[in-house]
Amino acid sequence: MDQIFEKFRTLPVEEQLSPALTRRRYADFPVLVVDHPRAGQACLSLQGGQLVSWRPAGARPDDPGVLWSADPDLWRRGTAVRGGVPLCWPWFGPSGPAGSPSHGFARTTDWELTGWEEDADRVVVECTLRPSEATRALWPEEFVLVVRYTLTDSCLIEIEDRGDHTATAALHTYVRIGDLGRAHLAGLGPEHTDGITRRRYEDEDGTLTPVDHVERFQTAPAPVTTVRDEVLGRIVALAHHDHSDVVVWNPGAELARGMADLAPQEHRHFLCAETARVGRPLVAEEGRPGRLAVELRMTEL
Ligand SMILES: O=P(O)(O)OC[C@H]1O[C@H](O)[C@H](O)[C@@H](O)[C@@H]1O
Repeated sequence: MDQIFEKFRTLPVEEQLSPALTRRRYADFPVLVVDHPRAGQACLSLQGGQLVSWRPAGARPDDPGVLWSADPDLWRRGTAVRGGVPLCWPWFGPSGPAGSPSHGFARTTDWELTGWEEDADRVVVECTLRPSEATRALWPEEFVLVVRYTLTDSCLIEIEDRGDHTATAALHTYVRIGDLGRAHLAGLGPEHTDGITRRRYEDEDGTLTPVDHVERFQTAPAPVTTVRDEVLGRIVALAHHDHSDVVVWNPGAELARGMADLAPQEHRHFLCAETARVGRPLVAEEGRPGRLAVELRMTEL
């Protein structure tokens, strides 16, 4: 049972877009709800154009869904939604202009629903972000940023960045885990820069079992990162495309206490494995968009 889907499925339907796809509203957040026999159950927030929950159709009845998300009662309009797969763009972290939001403005801006389709096996949802006065005040570029979600037995998330600019970006996946310390990452590759100490490490085996605050920039990751979860009895695989780095993050107990959108001990239930373009920024040119994608897949142990 996915907590977000269970909350959103009972909201009044504002628009039935296709048999499996509806538009609804949670407080002041416009949201989309997917409920499809083969593609599973998913929820999206149009603020941020982001997936906030996904549970494949074949999941065990007690499976809580692949993604962790903060309780929607703690979401605040205009503040990034912590959970699911936030789309960090056009900069990663605090590298934007002074006073600008962390991880860019894509997370805090409303996206337009620009396409959807479904058949017996899949649901596709496409959202688009275009410049506005607010984005131009932060970043002068003209751009079209498109995100496409393809839900089948896997969940493919692709962004296409059109225009003439460079940008750093991340698909900041919050993988739900049973308990911090009992979820094991693999496929991280042989080297990383520690985001806390800035130290470089090399010749590693690409595995990690975070137990507290972790922030790592894996700079030569394998194509697939796996999260093996002993408590939930499953492996979540993230197949990255067009990435240069994978960022691993959990705030740990102390930082988590200062976060308004984290209930006590909630940090123990996610690990972020972020498909990123930090070391090698996205380049968008006329006729050649920048691309970044991740495909999520869950298998039982
Ligand atoms: O709190 P947020 O702005 O969503 O950022 C959450 C985290 O994202 C990434 O993992 C960064 O590497 C961290 O430095 C940051 O704390």
